[in-house]
Amino acid sequence: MSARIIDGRALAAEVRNEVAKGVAALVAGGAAVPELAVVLIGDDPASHVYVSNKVRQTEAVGMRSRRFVLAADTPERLLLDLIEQLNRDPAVSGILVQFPLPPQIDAARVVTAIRPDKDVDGFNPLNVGRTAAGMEGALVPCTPLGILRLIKSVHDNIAGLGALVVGASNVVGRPMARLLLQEMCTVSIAHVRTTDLERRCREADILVVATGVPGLIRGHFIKPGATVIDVGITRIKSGSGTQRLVGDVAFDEAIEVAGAITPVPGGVGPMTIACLLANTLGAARMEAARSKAKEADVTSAA
Ligand SMILES: Nc1nc(=O)c2c([nH]1)NC[C@@H]1CN(c3ccc(C(=O)N[C@@H](CCC(=O)O)C(=O)O)cc3)C=[N+]21
Repeated sequence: MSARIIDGRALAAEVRNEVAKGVAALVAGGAAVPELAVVLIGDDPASHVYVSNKVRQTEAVGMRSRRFVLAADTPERLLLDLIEQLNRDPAVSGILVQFPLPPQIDAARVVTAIRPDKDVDGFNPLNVGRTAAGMEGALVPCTPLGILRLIKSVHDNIAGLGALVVGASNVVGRPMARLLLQEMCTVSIAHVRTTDLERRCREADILVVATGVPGLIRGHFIKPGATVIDVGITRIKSGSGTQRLVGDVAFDEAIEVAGAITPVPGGVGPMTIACLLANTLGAARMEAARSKAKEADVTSAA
């Protein structure tokens, strides 16, 4: 048996089409063109590639983008001042500060500084709390949001399924577990201190792996027919100086056991960016609704 390969590129293109239509409708209704501000600190080449991709795709769906590139030794105060300026700028719908951050900058302080209704990464504690409580109107982290859509492309209904999330980061693992719980899966989280990872994996109908450890999950870890989502993306230099991307799942083994599996590249990564665009549109829609309500208030008062 060979697993169905979940095509993240095709699904991401679908999401981008929906976003492009949504942007056009919003603007036709009189709202400003949504704008994403991306802030990049330092000169990590992979980060520059990601940010360029985000900017290009933002513009391809009809939104504006603004890119800020700051030196690696930028003091935290300067970044917080820039965030405050973007928070107050009515033209800016969404703010993304690219990770990883240099050591002099405290990530918790940064995500807390971003206005919750412009927090398109969904990392601000208010959005984390809203997502955890299953509240409406939360901005949800892009990678878990994209993964849920990838999972739903192969399952009509995931309620009652057993899900294991391997990795407990604030960026992927934890918000992923919260979303799957919201979908009524029976959710477990494994992490670096988990014992008997292999047995726990084998019990999962849905296995989401986000550890950054290449090839951690072997074929015999997987429950036959399970849906496997590989979030890992590690660059490996091969002999000739070329680079290869590898995931956290031993793909060639897993494909013989799983029911469906995401490839690396071409799985989770493209969906992450597509969902960032969707979140930016969502933030712009909420802002448009708020300013309409305000206008109506003023009109009724007059
Ligand atoms: N504030 C913040 N938000 C993020 O969402 C965020 C971040 N910081 N820092 C870095 C990580 C990583 N990330 C990826 C996005 C797209 C691909 C992607 O499109 N990958 C392609 C391959 C691209 C390539 O060739 O390198 C694929 O998997 O097919 C990968 C990784 C977003 N991140």
